[in-house]
Amino acid sequence: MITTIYSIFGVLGFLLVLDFWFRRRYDPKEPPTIAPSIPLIGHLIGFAKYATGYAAIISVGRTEEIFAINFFSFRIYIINSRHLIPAVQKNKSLSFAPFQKQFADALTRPSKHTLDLFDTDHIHEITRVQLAAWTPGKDLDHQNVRVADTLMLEMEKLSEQISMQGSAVADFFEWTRYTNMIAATNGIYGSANPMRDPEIWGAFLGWYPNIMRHLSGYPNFLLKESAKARDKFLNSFSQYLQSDHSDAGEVIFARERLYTRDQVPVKDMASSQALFTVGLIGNLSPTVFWTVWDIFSRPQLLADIREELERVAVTRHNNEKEQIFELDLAALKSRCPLLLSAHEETQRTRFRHANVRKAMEDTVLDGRHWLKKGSMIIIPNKMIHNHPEIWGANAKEYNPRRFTSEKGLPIGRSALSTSYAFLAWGTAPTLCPARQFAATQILLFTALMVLRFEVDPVYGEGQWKEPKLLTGALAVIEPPNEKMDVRIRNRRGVEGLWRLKMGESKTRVPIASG
Ligand code: HEM
Repeated sequence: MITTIYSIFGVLGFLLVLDFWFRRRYDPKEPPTIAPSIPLIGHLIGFAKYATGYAAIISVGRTEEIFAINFFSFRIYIINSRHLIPAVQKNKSLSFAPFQKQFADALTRPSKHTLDLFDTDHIHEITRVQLAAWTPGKDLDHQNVRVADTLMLEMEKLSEQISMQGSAVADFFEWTRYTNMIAATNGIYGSANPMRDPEIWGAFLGWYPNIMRHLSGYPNFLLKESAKARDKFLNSFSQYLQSDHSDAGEVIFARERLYTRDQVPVKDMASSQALFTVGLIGNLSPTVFWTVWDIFSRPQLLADIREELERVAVTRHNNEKEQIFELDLAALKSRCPLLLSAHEETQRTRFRHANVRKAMEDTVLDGRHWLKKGSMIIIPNKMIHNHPEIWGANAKEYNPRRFTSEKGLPIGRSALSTSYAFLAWGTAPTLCPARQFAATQILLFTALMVLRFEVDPVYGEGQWKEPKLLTGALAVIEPPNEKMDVRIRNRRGVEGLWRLKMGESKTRVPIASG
């Protein structure tokens, strides 16, 4: 017993000495260093558990504008004042690009030639062509039509199943995640979409939960099964690229043209195209899920959104056989401010993402804070989304009308108190290029659920209880970490044929981040 106590103190003492030694190596000009609660490895444990969400946790109660933490000799600065955000955004020596390279390298092991392209203008060209392919217009419509067709089909299948059985019980998150995954990947990859194959979806799920481990240098022998699943998933995209995929979204072709010009091998090209699925699962699925959850768990809000949708976006016709309900996508995107506001409030209140940048050279931030070359800078967005000076005294509450004006119209970026108040789609210059594509899908899925179905919780003793969350996932919003069975029924009075009025539209979803 005594020996064990001596050993514990011995290890702690050793860690303390090492910790002190590493901290001595920092320049006094740098922001102050915050020591971990467990010497040397405390911050490491925090990041292992919460990923970049740890930055928000450790910032609570701190008054420094910016502070530093270190893992051995590696330095991370955490921005703890909203006033410093524009300085980080504008500073050209603080870059996101090295993380894209690191991400691609750790996850897909591309060739050296492909990796070297990350240090060239290639990476900016990719960003530019993606944005063009996802800007409202013909190319985006082409992708959105397939998303919409898939969603309509999945809803129809659900409705038919319910008609036969009276109701359907499903894990709400799993069902939402699958339905949105298959819709978005059909939209992007076209009819040859590899994700339609249940085996490939299974392989993806065998790899995806381990992504943070692959990224953080976890021992390879512990990740053998995961690596096998990843290879199967990525190989399916090599086959996809080498066979007919002529009805894919423009975003696939635009990237393919650049990869071909820059002589990227097919295997690397395929991996890069496949990685969209990670963004879809990590970002789109929890966002759309919580949007729907936040609405269904508030009966008055649910009724108000139904009223808005039926007044503005749905027309009813009768033919001899049945009622026909037509949902107008352009109206849904631009003339349903309560639906959009409720969704944005979900994003604001539940967002956990932190932006990361690397200091490409020694940098003086805002004329005051000296940052060392090679270190990482983290902006925990949660701090901004909860800030009372930006969002008022009720900043932490969910207020579904927060993003509407007094006249009940959507509020745009210019109506927010600062340009960086709402960070759900990122921070310029790295705003999500797919935001119009994803926002359209979220509004459509939510509208169809709200208009066509009743959903009641079976989990949580029949109450809409907040589930436990999965911390540390590669996701902008934490997904639930428990099974959440719900009973779904067809909504009375809306039985009939549902169809969508698409049209060609330049209509934008007026999202608050612009
Ligand atoms: C609700 C859904 C989504 C949210 C909330 C979201 C959010 C974000 C955020 C916050 C960033 C910036 C990352 C940073 O600066 O740290 C980003 C970047 C990006 N997103 Fe999304 N995203 C969503 C859906 C998607 C989808 C569906 C795709 C693709 C199919 C996608 C593709 C990308 C790409 C390629 C970037 C990198 C941009 C660049 O390199 O400049 N996103 N997204």
